[in-house]
Amino acid sequence: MQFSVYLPPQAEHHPVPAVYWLSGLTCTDQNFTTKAGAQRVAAELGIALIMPDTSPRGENVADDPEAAYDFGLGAGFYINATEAPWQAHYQMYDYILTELPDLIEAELPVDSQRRAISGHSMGGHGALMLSLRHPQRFTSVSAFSPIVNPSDCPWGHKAFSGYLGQDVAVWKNFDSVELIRSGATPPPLLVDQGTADSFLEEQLKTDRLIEVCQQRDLPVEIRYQAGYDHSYYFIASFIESHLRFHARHLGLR
Ligand SMILES: N[C@@H](CCC(=O)N[C@@H](CS)C(=O)NCC(=O)O)C(=O)O
Repeated sequence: MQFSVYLPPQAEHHPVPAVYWLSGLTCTDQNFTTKAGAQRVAAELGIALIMPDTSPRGENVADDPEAAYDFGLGAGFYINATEAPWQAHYQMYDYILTELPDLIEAELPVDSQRRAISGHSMGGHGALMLSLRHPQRFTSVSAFSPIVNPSDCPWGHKAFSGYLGQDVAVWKNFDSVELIRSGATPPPLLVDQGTADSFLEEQLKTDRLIEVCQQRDLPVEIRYQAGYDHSYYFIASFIESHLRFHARHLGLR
């Protein structure tokens, strides 16, 4: 597995906290690294940025027979597959939650007690879902344009049925809206969603997250940003505000 790390100057003197960034469909570790422009603020705040890939890669790793962009390579959905042939390598949940942090924290000056998580689209789903299932592991969570209800949208339906099988009750364990509905409580949470995002209505369904958080009276911040689309231009426009949000909860500012 390939991943990218940005270490701020402060890491030369002491271990620094980290924000894990989970990317969306078709991405590698490079999209956020090269397009988001997050390093300037991470340097100011003293935050390490950890950018994993979006699926396993390499020889003998299964891909969609038609190489579809929304399943298989580049589309691991941050879950552990249970169905053949995917389960042999598609174990992204364990990779993000423990395997990668264990490696990072053993090899680099990164604080094992202070982690935050963020992501975009499929990666927004990953960040929200992992933080809801393991709120003690993340001081805060944020997302851009997340897939909030994957068990009830075409991208999620395809991925979950392929990786997890047909039992919808199993899917709900990895679905942020369903997790909140069942009583899971996230760490401090910030979401930005563009109103001109072409995937909003069919795939992302942000209103469902707002509704379920309101029903639970959860103190979350979910912002619609007028006129913004699904692209990295949107992420570049608001990443500073997300990093400052995480910095507050990481005890930096
Ligand atoms: N290729 C797909 C969309 C894929 C897509 O928008 N991917 C987003 C994440 S869901 C992304 O970050 N793409 C890479 C980039 O913009 O750098 C399509 O044409 O419908």
